Amino acid sequence: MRSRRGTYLLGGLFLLGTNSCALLIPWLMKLAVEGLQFPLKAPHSPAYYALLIIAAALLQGTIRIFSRTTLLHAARRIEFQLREELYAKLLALDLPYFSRERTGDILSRFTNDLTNVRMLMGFGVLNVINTVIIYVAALFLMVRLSPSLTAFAIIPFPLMILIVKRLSASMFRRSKRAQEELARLSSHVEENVSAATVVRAYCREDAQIEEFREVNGRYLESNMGMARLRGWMIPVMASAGAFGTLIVLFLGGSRVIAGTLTLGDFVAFNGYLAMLIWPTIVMGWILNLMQRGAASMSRLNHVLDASGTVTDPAEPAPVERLRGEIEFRNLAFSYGEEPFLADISLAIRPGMKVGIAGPVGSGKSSLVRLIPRLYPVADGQIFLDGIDVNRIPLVTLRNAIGFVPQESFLFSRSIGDNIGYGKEGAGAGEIATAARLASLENDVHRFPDGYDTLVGERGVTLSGGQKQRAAIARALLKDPAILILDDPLSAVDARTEEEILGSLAGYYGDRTVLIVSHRLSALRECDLILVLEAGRVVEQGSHDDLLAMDGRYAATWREQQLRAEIETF
Ligand SMILES: Nc1ncnc2c1ncn2[C@@H]1O[C@H](COP(=O)(O)OP(=O)(O)OP(=O)(O)O)[C@@H](O)[C@H]1O
Repeated sequence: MRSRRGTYLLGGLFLLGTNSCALLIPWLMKLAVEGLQFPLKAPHSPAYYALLIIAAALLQGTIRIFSRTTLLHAARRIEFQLREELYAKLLALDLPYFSRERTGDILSRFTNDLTNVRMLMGFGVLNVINTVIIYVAALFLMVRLSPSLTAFAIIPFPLMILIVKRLSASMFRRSKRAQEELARLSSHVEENVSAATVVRAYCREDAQIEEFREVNGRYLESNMGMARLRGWMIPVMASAGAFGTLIVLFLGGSRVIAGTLTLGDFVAFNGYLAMLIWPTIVMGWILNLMQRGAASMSRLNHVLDASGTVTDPAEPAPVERLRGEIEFRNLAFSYGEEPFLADISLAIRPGMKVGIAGPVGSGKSSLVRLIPRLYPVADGQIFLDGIDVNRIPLVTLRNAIGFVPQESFLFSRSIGDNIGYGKEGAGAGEIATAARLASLENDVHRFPDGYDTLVGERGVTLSGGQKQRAAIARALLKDPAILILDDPLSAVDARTEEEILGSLAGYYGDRTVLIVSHRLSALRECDLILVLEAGRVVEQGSHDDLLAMDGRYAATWREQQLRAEIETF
């Protein structure tokens, strides 16, 4: 905003110019009236003044156009810049931030709050400068014409300012509430679009409509409250303004009749008084605009000032390429107050294949998400190639890891672009190889435009398994030292999962691979399998070791084998 100081200064100068012309008009009218009243004493004819008035009016209009475009364009540019900063900030924030905030709320900052800030920086600033110039200059000229009449004319003004102050404090509270309601409304709509399947599958349409009506009603109520206040404000202010005019007409008229005030001065005085009334009437609206803008700016600052807990190291370790050695030292982690992962100590050599098993909610995803620091890790608990992860620059760390999350996400782009997302500037050949390795190639050939087929709203809808394989291909393309597959094939059957993982085995080479899976058959070939329960490693070893241990792993293995046999039968 500071960089726009020059533009605002220019806008202010234009406003000074246009208002000077506007203020000149009543004075010229005074001279014209005096010319009509005393033609012999007048230096110029009334026609001369009429021409000057027309010229001043034209000049006033022209400069006003420049003042508005200068200031309103500056506000647009500030909005543009803020939007960019906000977007960059969102990309810099970490996952704990997004699990706290509602998506709709974040989106409403990009739309509603940015608009309010633009209004503040455009119309708000324009009107404030305008009001100050008009007030100072018109009052000065009124005092010059008649100090005592000025004192009477401004009697209603303190009352008007008091009303504005009172109403605008209440307006501020309501406008903040309205903005929060709007954010809630956006969240509601957003969730219902994302959860379209769930809503229909559970026949919750009516209940959702009912819930929406409630949120919408609260939004309406807060806006109605504001409209009521605004509705009061203008008539009350206009009446108070009219009262001032009435006083001037009565007292000024009497003085003209008594000959203590010239008709020209009286005309000019009324002209200046009229100029004061409109800025005073709209003062409430401007104050509201400013308060809404300020409330929105504070909501934007809430995002802009948010600092992620996962940040780049202040003193990064000199590391160029990671080999894939991972060590957990007494790793502990919690999402809130309660510790969740605890006492995890393990050394994974580069090139090892590690399987992670355990019941639902045992902490498998939480554990693997800590390696690329998707969630904050305490110092001295995770080491890659002997270096504390917190000392490795985030780009180096994350570039070395191919992470396939449990829920695969595809962008609304072509399938090729979705896979190519794993590596900037990836060629068609590399994309096809990655798709082949992830057993997706045959599916892509069946799509109407092959790799150019659009995914999502305007293109094909991929099956859960296809999405998962596209996400695997994306990670493979990265050629990472560490590959983390967080239950990546839950959407395909056990045999297909085994086949796909089998074909992936050829790609693993000397990469370190961590696979999370509920199906133990998918982990059988791993060098080491960890069994988690309630955030702790309760068993570990190779498949054979764990069977020999005859513990939880062995029991689950027998159960899954039995189920598979029954299903085959
Ligand atoms: N972002 C989060 N914020 C707070 N708690 C979370 C978050 N993510 C997971 N949890 C909690 O942590 C626990 C472990 O979740 P996690 O996803 O690691 O389990 P999991 O073993 O991978 O489960 P699943 O087999 O179902 O994928 C769960 O109780 C879950 O509610």
